[in-house]
Amino acid sequence: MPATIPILDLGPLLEGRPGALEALGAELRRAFTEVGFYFVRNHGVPQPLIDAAFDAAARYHAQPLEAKLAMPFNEHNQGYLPMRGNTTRMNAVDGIKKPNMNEAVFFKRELPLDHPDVLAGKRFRAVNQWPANLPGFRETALEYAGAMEKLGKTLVPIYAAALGLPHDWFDDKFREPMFTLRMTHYPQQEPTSAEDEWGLAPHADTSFMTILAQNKVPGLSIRLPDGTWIDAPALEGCFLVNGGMMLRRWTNQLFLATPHRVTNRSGQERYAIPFFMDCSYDAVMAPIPTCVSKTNPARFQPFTYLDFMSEYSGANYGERGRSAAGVELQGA
Ligand SMILES: O=C(O)CCC(=O)C(=O)O
Ligand SMILES: [Fe+2]
Repeated sequence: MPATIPILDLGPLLEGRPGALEALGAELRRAFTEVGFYFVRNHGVPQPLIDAAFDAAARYHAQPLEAKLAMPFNEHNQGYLPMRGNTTRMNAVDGIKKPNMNEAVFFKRELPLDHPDVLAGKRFRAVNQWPANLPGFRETALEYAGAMEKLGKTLVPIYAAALGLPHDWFDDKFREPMFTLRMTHYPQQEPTSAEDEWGLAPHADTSFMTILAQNKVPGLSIRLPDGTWIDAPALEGCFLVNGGMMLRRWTNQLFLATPHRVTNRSGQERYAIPFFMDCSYDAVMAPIPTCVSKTNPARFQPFTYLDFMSEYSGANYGERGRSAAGVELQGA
């Protein structure tokens, strides 16, 4: 159903054609008020780098379990979350009871050990954990994250255009975006497994923007505002982009944070690499002026990434003691 999810062609923008940003802005506004997802094509990210990232994800998850558990998921949302290690609770779309059938590893921006935020122990500003015996893995992951960050920064002015803001309106808020690179492995689920056993249960992301590399193995579906679920098709050469709860809140609920879910009954192993991007650590998200009116007054107090993520993962974190394994972390 490729017609349902709009496709934005970045070619004219990357070539610097006049009017490209306004045209894309109008398309993005429609995408985020009607669907909550869009594809980007002609995005400029080389296919060999995307292939290398998928290869790295498969190599990571093929390691012995002990090697993966040696870099345990921590309070900064970095590290390895084992299979069935989490249940979608905080942003569950329906009552979700079964743990997710995936394993995932999470990385954030690479910070040096002597970075002031690391030394100060700021939450979500810690050093990454890397696998000890996977030559080239770290380099590939960082190169891919760098390409995603560049693409994300290219997309941000389109959001400004879509919202009727000056094109540089977001620039100072995205000077050093927060991001999380997630490499997920969805094992094959038995065709006979329970219908409510999900690879990843229905959820909305937390992020401002999620850029998902196109998967060769299908399994993702999204819930349109009218309640119908449609498959997100694999479009060659495209990324699939969606918005999460922070985008929705910042836009005073103008833009959608569309629920989506994954199931893998394809008979093959499935890997996915979402890149969740947010504004800088210290940027304040106050209701965007063009999204507030007499009929739609501001619906929330200004907040930061830390405020949102602490509120989001804090409750379950406390419940489960030192383990964060009970928290589902889309957009972490
Ligand atoms: O696996 C996918 O295609 C999507 C993954 C996803 O929604 C997430 O990690 O938040
Ligand atoms: Fe998601």
